[in-house]
Amino acid sequence: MFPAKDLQSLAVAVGLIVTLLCLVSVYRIFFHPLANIPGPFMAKITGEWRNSKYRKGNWHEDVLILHKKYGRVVRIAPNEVAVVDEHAMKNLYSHSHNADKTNWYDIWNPPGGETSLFSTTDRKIHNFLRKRLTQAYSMTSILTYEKHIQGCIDLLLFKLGQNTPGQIVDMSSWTNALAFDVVGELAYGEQLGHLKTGTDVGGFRKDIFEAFAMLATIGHYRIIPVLLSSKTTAALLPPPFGDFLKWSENKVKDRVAHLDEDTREDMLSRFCRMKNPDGTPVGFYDIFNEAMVLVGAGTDTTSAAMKACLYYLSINPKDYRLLQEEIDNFYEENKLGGEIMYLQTQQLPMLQAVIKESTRLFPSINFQLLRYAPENFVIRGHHIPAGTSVGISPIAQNRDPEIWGDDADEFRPGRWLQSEAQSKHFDSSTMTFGGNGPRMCIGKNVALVEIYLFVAQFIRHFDFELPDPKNPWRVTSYWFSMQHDFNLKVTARKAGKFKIPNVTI
Ligand code: HEM
Repeated sequence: MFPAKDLQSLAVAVGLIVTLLCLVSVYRIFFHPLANIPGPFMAKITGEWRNSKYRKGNWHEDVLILHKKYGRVVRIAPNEVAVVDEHAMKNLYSHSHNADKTNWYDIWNPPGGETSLFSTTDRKIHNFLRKRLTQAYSMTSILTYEKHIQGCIDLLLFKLGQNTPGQIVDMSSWTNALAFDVVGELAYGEQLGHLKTGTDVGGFRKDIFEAFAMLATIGHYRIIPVLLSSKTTAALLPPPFGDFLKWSENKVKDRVAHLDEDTREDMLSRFCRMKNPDGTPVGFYDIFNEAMVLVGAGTDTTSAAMKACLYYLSINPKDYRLLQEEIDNFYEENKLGGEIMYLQTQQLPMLQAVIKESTRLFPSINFQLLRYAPENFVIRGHHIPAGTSVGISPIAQNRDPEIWGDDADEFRPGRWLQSEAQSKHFDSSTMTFGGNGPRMCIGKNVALVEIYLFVAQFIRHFDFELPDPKNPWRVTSYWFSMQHDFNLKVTARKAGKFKIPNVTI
């Protein structure tokens, strides 16, 4: 039993806390600078409303419902606003305006107080890191690695070609395997065996997916990035990527150790040539962190885009037929002996339209891309005080009827083929790769080469359909939107002119 005096003190403490919470709530609901912005009632009081939605993994749908219900400017946490607006997009994400990333990105810092291109919120550090990576990620460089990407696609086509006609294949697993083996080629100098074995080697894909889901949903709890920023406290927490970090570290160490005798050109070989601000060669962990960015940012995103293309084609047979005809004609008119190459895919308007339209409707990243509101930031008559967290979700912006028309929710690749001016405007309005500013996706070229080659060659060599159109896939969004259990009935097209690459494994 507690003495009465202690009970009395406890009651007073609880009373004070409750009063304080009530006062804070009243302030947030009625007197906060964002008080007039519409949004769910609980979101005005606590960030838990948003956090619990994120944890459910359905944000790709929730954010669309939210904007339909509350409009283009919605308060989704006491100090956070979700927006759909072209002017806001330019003000937050373009070269001319470029607002700073918020401290939500701290959760993505490598453990131990370091930072990275993706996670840094410091403009100067970001400028420096981005500049020194520009060459490695330029299209000219990526095209020198195209043969490594092609090698992975050859293996995938070969594997699928061995199936019996009409076999049901889980394309979530195969596109994911492709994306991992491509990253293996670019970051570690070899494929990682996911295609060869048809398995998730070492369980790394699962570990990485789970780590991303966890980090993306805890980023708003400030204590976690603070704990991770110290080497001592970070060591007390379970390693977020399982055995993958150690495995990756050893792989990169091995490659770096043999660099003198290694003439292979890929992304890692370029990372090894990076310099510090004083011109000295970078240390091991700078190289290692860049390899990790490739794995983290460049796998699930790219495979989600490939799946989106196949999905929208399978439910739009007319567009599918038109695209297949376009690809067949190109192979035949140009008498291609081998596979179509990236620069050749750029001559195929329907292919471009299908890829742009699919990734518009299903962008791979759909959480809010958070920035601090700049000075004098007014959206649709709402003044958002400088420093407020503001974000656009790519899927919401990509379906804005003001930009895309009343059929914004529909798959209509033809919208990209109306005129060059219209298509240019669409290109600058899409949020799939994070806008067109300094924080836009640096890996876009890697992703495009992989997606264009894969989609063109898969359609050339296979016919496919959804075995169960009512249940095409299961989507979860934890920063990345991922389609699971994406089954397709796949049949190799008749041998002869559709000759699948022969691969020795
Ligand atoms: C279809 C594939 C991809 C999509 C849809 C995509 C999307 C995005 C988006 C929306 C952002 C902005 C994030 C933000 O503002 O918070 C971003 C940034 C980034 N992406 Fe991608 N990405 C893809 C593939 C890749 C690949 C293949 C790589 C690496 C090889 C990559 C590396 C990065 C990096 C490093 C950043 C941060 C850039 C910076 O802050 O300067 N991404 N990506």
